[in-house]
Amino acid sequence: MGSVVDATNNMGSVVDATNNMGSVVDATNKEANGSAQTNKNVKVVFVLGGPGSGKGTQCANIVEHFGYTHLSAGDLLRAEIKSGSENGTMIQNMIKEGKIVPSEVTIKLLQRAIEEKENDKFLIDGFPRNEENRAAFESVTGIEPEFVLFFDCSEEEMERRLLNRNQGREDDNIETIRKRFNVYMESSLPVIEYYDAKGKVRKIDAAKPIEEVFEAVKAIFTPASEKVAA
Ligand SMILES: Nc1ncnc2c1ncn2[C@@H]1O[C@H](COP(=O)(O)OP(=O)(O)O)[C@@H](O)[C@H]1O
Ligand SMILES: Nc1ccn([C@@H]2O[C@H](COP(=O)(O)OP(=O)(O)O)[C@@H](O)[C@H]2O)c(=O)n1
Ligand SMILES: [Mg+2]
Repeated sequence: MGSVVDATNNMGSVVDATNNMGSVVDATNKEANGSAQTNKNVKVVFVLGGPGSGKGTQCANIVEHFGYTHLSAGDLLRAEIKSGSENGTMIQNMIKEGKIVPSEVTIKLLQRAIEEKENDKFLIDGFPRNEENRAAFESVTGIEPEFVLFFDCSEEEMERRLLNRNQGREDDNIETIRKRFNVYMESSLPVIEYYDAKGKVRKIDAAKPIEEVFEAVKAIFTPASEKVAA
């Protein structure tokens, strides 16, 4: 049905291999909710896709080739558990259940990470994962993504990858994986549809081998002016 989120691996019309980094977002002058706004002009790309679709793997490649800083919402939450923070137990329980942690917690971690880094280009991986994440991030930080990189992969393949990930994660077991797939379908896909309606989604066939996926990713990040004419 040609929808961006039909979970088939077809490279539908949302794939736009031209590069469109747009202008740098100016988040300095907004005062939404009276919350602390980030005082940096930053360029953000959201990296979305189901659990096991390869977001973290490809972000590492993008960092190496294109000079972005990688911020994984899941990694920041896991670090927060390890640090012994007062929210640690709550976060741990939510991750075990495959649930989305309340936005204020995750956004604080993302904001702090953005402020701490020298860089002005960020890949935000695994966020926003639901409508609450999306709307709260926008109103708290005033940041709009340049575009959304969407890794499209079948559940069957994602499940196989997660069960072989071997990073000792408490959520890489079949019970939690099933819950995460449900949350992904119900809460995360609508966010991707939201950005697709704004023409911001760059969809990648993520079921291919890592190197082939990165070739498609490169085409999106390479400025059009640097592409060799065919
Ligand atoms: N294109 C790919 N083909 C096969 N395995 C992959 C591919 N991309 C990633 N993997 C593997 O799948 C697992 C999940 O990848 P990861 O990058 O952690 O995904 P995500 O961050 O989207 O959950 C890892 O073990 C990774 O090495
Ligand atoms: N925006 C986010 C991102 C992750 N998380 C939690 O962290 C878990 C792991 O996220 P992750 O991005 O590391 O997972 P993968 O997609 O990389 O497998 C999710 O299942 C959620 O429980 C969250 O609550 N909110
Ligand atoms: Mg990941």
